[in-house]
Amino acid sequence: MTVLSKLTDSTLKKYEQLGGTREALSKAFIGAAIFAYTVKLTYPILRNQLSGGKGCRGSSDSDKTSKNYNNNNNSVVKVKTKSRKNTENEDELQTKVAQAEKILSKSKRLKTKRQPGLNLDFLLQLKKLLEIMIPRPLCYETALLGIHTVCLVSRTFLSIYVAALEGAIVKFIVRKDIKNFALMLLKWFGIAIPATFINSMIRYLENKLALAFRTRLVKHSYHLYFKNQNYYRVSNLDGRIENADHRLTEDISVFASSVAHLYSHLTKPCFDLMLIGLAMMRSSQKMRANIFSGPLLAFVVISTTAHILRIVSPKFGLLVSEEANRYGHLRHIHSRIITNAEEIAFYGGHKVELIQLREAYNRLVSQMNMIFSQKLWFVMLEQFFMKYVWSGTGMVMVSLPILTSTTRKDRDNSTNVSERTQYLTTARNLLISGADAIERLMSSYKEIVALAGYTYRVAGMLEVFEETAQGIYSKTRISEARRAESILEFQNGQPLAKGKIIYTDDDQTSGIYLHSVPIVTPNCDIVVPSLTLSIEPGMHLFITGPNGCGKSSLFRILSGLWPIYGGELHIPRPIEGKPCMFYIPQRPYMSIGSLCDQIIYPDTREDMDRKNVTEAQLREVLKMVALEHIAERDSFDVVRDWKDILSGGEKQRMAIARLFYHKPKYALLDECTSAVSVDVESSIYEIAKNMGITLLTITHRPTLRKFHTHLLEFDGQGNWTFQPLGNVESSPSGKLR
Ligand SMILES: Nc1ncnc2c1ncn2[C@@H]1O[C@H](COP(=O)(O)OP(=O)(O)OP(=O)(O)O)[C@@H](O)[C@H]1O
Repeated sequence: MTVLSKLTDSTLKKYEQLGGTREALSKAFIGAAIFAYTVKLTYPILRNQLSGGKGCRGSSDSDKTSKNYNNNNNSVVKVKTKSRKNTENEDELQTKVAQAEKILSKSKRLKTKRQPGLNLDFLLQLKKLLEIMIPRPLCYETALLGIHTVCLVSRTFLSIYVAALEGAIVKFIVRKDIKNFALMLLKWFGIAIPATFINSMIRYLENKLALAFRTRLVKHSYHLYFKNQNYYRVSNLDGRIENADHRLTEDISVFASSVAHLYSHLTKPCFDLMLIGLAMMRSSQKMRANIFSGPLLAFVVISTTAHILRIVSPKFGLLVSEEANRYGHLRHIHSRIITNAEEIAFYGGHKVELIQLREAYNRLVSQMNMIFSQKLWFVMLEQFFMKYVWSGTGMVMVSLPILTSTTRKDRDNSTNVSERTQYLTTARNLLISGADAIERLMSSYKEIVALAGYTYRVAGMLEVFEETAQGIYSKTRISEARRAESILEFQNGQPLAKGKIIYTDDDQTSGIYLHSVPIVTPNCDIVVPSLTLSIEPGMHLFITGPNGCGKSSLFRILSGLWPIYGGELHIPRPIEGKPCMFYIPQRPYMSIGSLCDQIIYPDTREDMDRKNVTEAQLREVLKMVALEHIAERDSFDVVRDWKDILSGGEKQRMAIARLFYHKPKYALLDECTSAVSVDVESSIYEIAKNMGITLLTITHRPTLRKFHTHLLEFDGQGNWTFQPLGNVESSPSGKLR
């Protein structure tokens, strides 16, 4: 400070000698300050406006954002492509993939207009996630955090001690004191062992902490994902979450690592700065110099550079979030190819799939390139400040106490020199550690903004899970005109599920009753305006009608997958969490596991043992569906990929075997025997009826009529008829509505 004031005085004197006045100089200085402040205020606004037309920054509309990204991507692709025509084709393709990405990912953030970034939303979301990751003040995670903190503080003390040791070593070298030099060197080597152990421990604890956080989050999200059939609702009834699998795996993992890393990345530099500052003040005091001038200078320089960096920093949160989106889409396309490999191979559709895959990858690459190029300039500026501006300031700070201190007259010259050398070495080492700490703190800003991106995705996912579990969806965007015509009631643009589901407990009234229930798709298309039915046990219902008339949708409503927008549905209460209705689709699902697991699905081996079902009984079940040869061919316990091993008809028969194992009250059969031969089909229906299972069958095969007592026929125009099958001929137009 003293140096600065001396410098200012001498400059002013020179200026006055040249004919200028102090008054004119102060006015010029004030004018420059006002100009700089105006630039500071207007620059961010101008930058936002400019970026509104060019890039993604500052855009609140997700559609607009992705369009902007397309523009950016296009420019990258244009450089690469050879001819104009190729560029146009690729542009077209990119637009298509971007649209597909949007449709497939369903990522039109219908409800939330927030963008990830350093704001209040981020803090609230982070708080919520931290409460999940650290549920109690005393838990495994807090213990890990405690040990981690102790290690971080110890590391700082060790750094200060090492800096002091190095100062002493140099002092004894200057004094040519070999004995003390050897002693100090020995101490220096001795301290290396705990120092390296603590360094390694810090990394170990950081990884353990990340894993512990991840485990808590995964457990919590899995619980929510499987609550109230959320895995179905999220992808079918709601449109906010794209690729839940990616968020549940990759995003949670990156988020947890990022939080654990940031903890040490933020706390250690803070400890370092605090303790190093104190140590430096003490050594300045020893030199009898002003202890405040150095820290004050450092504070002014660092806060100014930090402010500039904050202003010019790109929106890393938004960029990272979009990158994760595109990565998720790429994985989604890969998993689609794996799931539908056989169909694609039969069609020879590899060319189309390859193009889509390449485009998805290109979009990811262009996003990453954009992040790299934005980082390039930012890191350059950051390095300039940190490596050069700060080092220069450091040199001034270190030299200030020496230049401004008073020499002790009671000591000889060589003692004074060695003292100053010791101070300089210690202060230099402390400064290097301090600068490193500040650099880490500053670079943490980027990480915090990136963390905001992951927090946005993870917290957003949990929020959607919580809402969909309660039946709050955000998908449908239907026009005002259609809304006005609709029989549904809307609130905030979303339809109100006003219908009631009433579970009956009494065994006497274990029928299924629908009273004025509309069949409405998740897109709010009304397939059947009102349906009234009464299905008693033993009343086997034959359901028929043209394609898309709402037959399967009726099953979705009975199973509680789709919300009920009106009327009442009475169904028997699920027993031990399992519904009284057993649904079998046309393409049955084969789980991961053995032959035994396929038959008893969704029961586990424990459930099977509890029910006292033996292997012999399972063989009996297989015999009923003419699948005994599978049990002969393979052991009951060998795990295989049954999806590929079994033929279409065998898979359907396996699904019927499940029905015979579970013996539910009602079976919802959705064209589930379309690939089964007629004789086996008839025997299956006979056995099911003999077991006392009430059948609700969707089929286009008239041969199955004889196994049913009632007919529900949809006409595809929203009308339906429901009557006993014996009366079909006599009263064909009887409508019960
Ligand atoms: N998840 C969904 N989201 C939006 N609309 C859907 C969804 N599932 C079905 N639909 C629509 O609901 C209508 C009824 O479909 P549903 O599956 O009930 O037909 P279906 O009568 O079983 O036909 P099919 O005999 O061809 O199986 C169709 O127009 C279909 O497009």
